[in-house]
Amino acid sequence: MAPAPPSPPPHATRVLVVDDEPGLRQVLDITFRRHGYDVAQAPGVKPALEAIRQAPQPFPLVLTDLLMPDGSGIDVLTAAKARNAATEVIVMTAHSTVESAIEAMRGGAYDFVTKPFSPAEIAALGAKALEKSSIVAENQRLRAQLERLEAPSRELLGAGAAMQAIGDLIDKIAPTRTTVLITGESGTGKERIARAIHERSDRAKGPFLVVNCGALPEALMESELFGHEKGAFTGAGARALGLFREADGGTVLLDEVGELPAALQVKLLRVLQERKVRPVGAAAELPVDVRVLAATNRDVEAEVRASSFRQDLYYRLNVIRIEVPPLRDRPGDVIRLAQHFLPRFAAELGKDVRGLAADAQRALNAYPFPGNVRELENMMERAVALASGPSIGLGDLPSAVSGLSASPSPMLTELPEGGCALDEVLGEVERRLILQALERSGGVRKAAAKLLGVTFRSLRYRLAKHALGEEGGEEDDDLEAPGRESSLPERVGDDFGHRRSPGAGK
Ligand SMILES: Nc1ncnc2c1ncn2[C@@H]1O[C@H](COP(=O)(O)OP(=O)(O)OP(=O)(O)O)[C@@H](O)[C@H]1O
Repeated sequence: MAPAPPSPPPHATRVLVVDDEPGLRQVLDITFRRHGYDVAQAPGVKPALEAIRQAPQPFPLVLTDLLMPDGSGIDVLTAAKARNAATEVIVMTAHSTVESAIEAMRGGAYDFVTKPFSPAEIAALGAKALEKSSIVAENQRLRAQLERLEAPSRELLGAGAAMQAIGDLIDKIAPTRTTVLITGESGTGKERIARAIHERSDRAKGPFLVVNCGALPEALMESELFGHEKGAFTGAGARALGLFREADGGTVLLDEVGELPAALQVKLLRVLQERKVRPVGAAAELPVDVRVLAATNRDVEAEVRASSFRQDLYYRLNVIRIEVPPLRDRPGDVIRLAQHFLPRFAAELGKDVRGLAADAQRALNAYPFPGNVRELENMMERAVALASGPSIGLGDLPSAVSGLSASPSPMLTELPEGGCALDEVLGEVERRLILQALERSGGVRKAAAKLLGVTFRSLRYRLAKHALGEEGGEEDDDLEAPGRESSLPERVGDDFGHRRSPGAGK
């Protein structure tokens, strides 16, 4: 008995079998399905290229014949590797010619098998190739995560004029020690800008520490910022350095600085003026070398006028001011940022999502993004997770957004002065309700039809009418679903069909 290949990963791994001989495809199909893999078949080079291009996620393993009537298996190999370097390809050929083996291996094939081979042999080889594929895919994912952590702010700013101007300002002020006040709505990128200032400064090798000034009660906040001596207060065990001294030689970002309690505002002012801190319970002040950046999404001027924020501290912090516009006022940035997030999430989630469909772009551009870049970032992560094709479609976006795609007519509840186009208005109502039902049913169309009180057929018709999603879906399955008979021959590839052309040299 042949040794059993290692068990496949828990999710069904898809294997693409490319051969013009139906019998051989069938045997490979049965072999791999038996070991728990999902199999797609392609009867030639052209359908294989199509399958590789169209598959929602790259195939981790492709088994391809070398010489087929419509082309060479090398093209299949090249296309599979181009789509995703983690795809492993095993080339099958009838005549083991050294040249074809070398060409396939140079093209990055995992291995080369000579027909005839046994099902056990090919299954064991396939399992090894899949193991390698999953290691390469995991490396890709980790590398993407590492890049994200290592260069969080290099790919910082949008294309629009406002962000370009901020980029130029950062370049100018980064080398100085000036205090900077960064204002803007939540999620606009204030912390990211602060990090960019730090990274472009001569303190870049020093620490960059962030404290949320509203997160702790006053007593704890003081020790958090300035440190404490052992036993300075109940619960103060060992001595603590505090944020400012931990950041010595680097940069401190005081986030939500508008929430700093009044007593600490005075102490902060002293740090900025004297460059010294006094830990809680300490007799003496200690020098610190820290650049201070502050951020807030509050209207600090109004707080100064209302006396809840000290004017002298405000002047100290506001030496340079960066006002970050909300994303809705940076129209060019929405798509650019969305496209910037795509490859990152695609790599992290191990999916091959590369673009944004035109209607999805229209909807994103029409949405006001109250949560700014953070909301867009989260939306892209969700969309990549949901996407079933190579690009994000309207249905992959939340209904609050997808309902905005090129809204051809407004939602009316009262007849306007000049009348309205009733069919268009009703059509728009239908489209939005369908999108919401799909959203609520997690994209399951049968459930969405139930929510809308229509039949599945009727929903399909309406989806097609509004060009929402593709035909097929819930019932559709593989590229080619072969029969399930399971009697396997001893050897594969020698007695299935006959050569297409005599002397084809396989
Ligand atoms: N220009 C940008 N390029 C890439 N990512 C960005 C950009 N601006 C913001 N982000 C991302 O958006 C998210 C929110 O950004 P950030 O935390 O800097 O916002 P914030 O204004 O400080 O928010 P809050 O006021 O809530 O603290 C982060 O994940 C950040 O990486």
